[in-house]
Amino acid sequence: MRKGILLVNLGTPDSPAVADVRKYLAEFLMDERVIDIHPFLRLLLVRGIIVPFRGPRSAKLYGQIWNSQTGSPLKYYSRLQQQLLQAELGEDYVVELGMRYQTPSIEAALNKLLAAGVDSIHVIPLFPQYASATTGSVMAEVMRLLSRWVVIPQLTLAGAFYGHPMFIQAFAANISRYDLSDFDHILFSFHGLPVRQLQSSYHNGHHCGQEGCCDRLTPQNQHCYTAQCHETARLIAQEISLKATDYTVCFQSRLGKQKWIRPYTSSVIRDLAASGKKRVLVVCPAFVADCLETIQEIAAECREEFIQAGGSDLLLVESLNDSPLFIRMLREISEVPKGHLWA
Ligand SMILES: C=CC1=C(C)c2cc3[nH]c(cc4nc(cc5[nH]c(cc1n2)c(C)c5CCC(=O)O)C(CCC(=O)O)=C4C)c(C)c3C=C
Ligand SMILES: [Fe+2]
Ligand SMILES: [Fe+2]
Repeated sequence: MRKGILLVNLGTPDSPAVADVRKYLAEFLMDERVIDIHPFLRLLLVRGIIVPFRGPRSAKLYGQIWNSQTGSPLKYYSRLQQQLLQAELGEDYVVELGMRYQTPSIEAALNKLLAAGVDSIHVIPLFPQYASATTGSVMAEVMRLLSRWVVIPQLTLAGAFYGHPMFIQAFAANISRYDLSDFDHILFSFHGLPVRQLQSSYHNGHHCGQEGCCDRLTPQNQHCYTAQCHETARLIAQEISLKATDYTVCFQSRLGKQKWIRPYTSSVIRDLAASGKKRVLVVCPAFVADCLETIQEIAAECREEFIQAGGSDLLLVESLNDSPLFIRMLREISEVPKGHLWA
């Protein structure tokens, strides 16, 4: 019997047209794990304010990263990762791709696995660090959909891979394409989260959210998004022999007025320029594929901000995209531990 692998990434609009971007934002932001407030307030905020006003602005940004041949970079690289993993795993496996929002949907991907006759499904959310808004939401959606099936296959869910040696080596390999002596500072910029979402993630006797409480991963905070981001940065830095003073961990992509994890990438960039740093290299290890948040926010907007503040240049390290080391990591975590299957 063949084993099913379901890769899941966040999702992207079907096109950069305002209507498609609004549809995407509405589905994404109506997720109770993404905007975790009272459902009525969420409806008012998302449908009444964010979608109408942010839609046209985001559509313009998507228009700038859209490739006329291959479309959305996030979808293109996620498909490539699916195809490369399928080639790596061979005929005993069927690898499908689902997006948490928009297309291809998780439901369509699960139905393809069902039609292929797989006897087990292993889900790999393509987020290195755990957040309720991403990995948690993917897991909840897969379980919701499968709970309607009459015959529910053996289901396994892969957790966060923020410290997997091959993931760390894959980013280190991409960074080593640059001559580090050419740069004054390295930034590890992760997608941010509202601090309130960390405060509600009580786990193992630990409450997150105080300033600096999760700058290091410990046995108590190992499920904390912030702590996992810091650990990823520490391991990559160690792999490429950076000193603690050579790099800064920061958080990008804020939405709304509430407090998000600090320091903010935009403030760090301004401070670096003010302190005389001229050339900065940015690594974004919360993303395994280049997307709006890397190509547009970092390589375009942050670069311009840095230059306007007095810097000379700011470059983005490519994400893992078709990295052979990353595909090997996916192969390794695709193999269900022995003892779970008798077939
Ligand atoms: C890497 C993990 C991600 C986390 C954690 C995350 C949390 C999060 N995001 C928003 C709001 C938006 N994110 C947007 C784009 C976007 N976000 C991620 C990943 C994470 N988000 C990716 C990969 C992308 C890019 C998708 C693409 O098509 O390329 C957007 C849409 C773009 C925009 O309008 O800015 C929004 C909105 C929240 C609120 C949140 C946590 C609560
Ligand atoms: Fe996001
Ligand atoms: Fe924490």
